[in-house]
Amino acid sequence: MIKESVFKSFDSKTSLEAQLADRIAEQLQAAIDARGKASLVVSGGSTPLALFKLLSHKAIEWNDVYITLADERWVDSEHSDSNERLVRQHLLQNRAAGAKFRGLKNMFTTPEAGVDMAIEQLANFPKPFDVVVLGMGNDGHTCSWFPCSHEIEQALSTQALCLAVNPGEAPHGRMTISKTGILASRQIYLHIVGEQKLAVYRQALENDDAKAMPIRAVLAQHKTPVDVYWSA
Ligand SMILES: O=C(O)[C@H](O)[C@@H](O)[C@H](O)[C@H](O)COP(=O)(O)O
Repeated sequence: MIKESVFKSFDSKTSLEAQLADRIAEQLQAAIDARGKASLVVSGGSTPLALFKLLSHKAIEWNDVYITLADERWVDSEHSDSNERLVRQHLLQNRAAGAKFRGLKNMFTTPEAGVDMAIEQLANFPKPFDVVVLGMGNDGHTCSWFPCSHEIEQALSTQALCLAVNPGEAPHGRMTISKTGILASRQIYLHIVGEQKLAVYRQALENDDAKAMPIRAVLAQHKTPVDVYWSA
């Protein structure tokens, strides 16, 4: 049994989003005050969109905030499956329009060919990352660490910041930050909504077999603080 992370439960999605947005904004501004700049890693998918909007209105020094993605699908940034598109439409707006965004997709035709450039693009990011916001799929994946993929061992063991993944059961080749990269952060939030995700989270706490449920690689470690934000 994995020792449970800080678990915060909310009655509604909107109260979760309001509190998480406040907390992230405070941590980013505190990082800027302490070190002159801050870094934020966000996930794609559907869960964080309202959180992105709330964050975009926060009165912090966004010009000093560097933003990237935990993972990206290897599609153009205009594509409906692009996580970069979501970030541009929902987060890099309003006060956050001045943030420095570097995505994981680049001009190479495959994620394998684009890995070195993706890593280079993040070279000037403040590290450890100040804040990382992760999602979780119903198969227990986070980032693009898919239990079904050939690259799962590599995702969980490489010392490189990024790697290419071909999930098989999920659409598109991907670029993802590795476990090493994600754990090199000051604070991780796992943002999950709904009873099904709660059941998956509870199942993930049962043991530390991260290849079966990769979210365990985040939950079963003590190096980096993880706060779980859940609402019905
Ligand atoms: O690009 C992605 O798919 C992700 O970053 C992924 O790890 C996501 O966070 C989960 O699949 C949850 O997705 P939902 O929020 O859509 O449930």
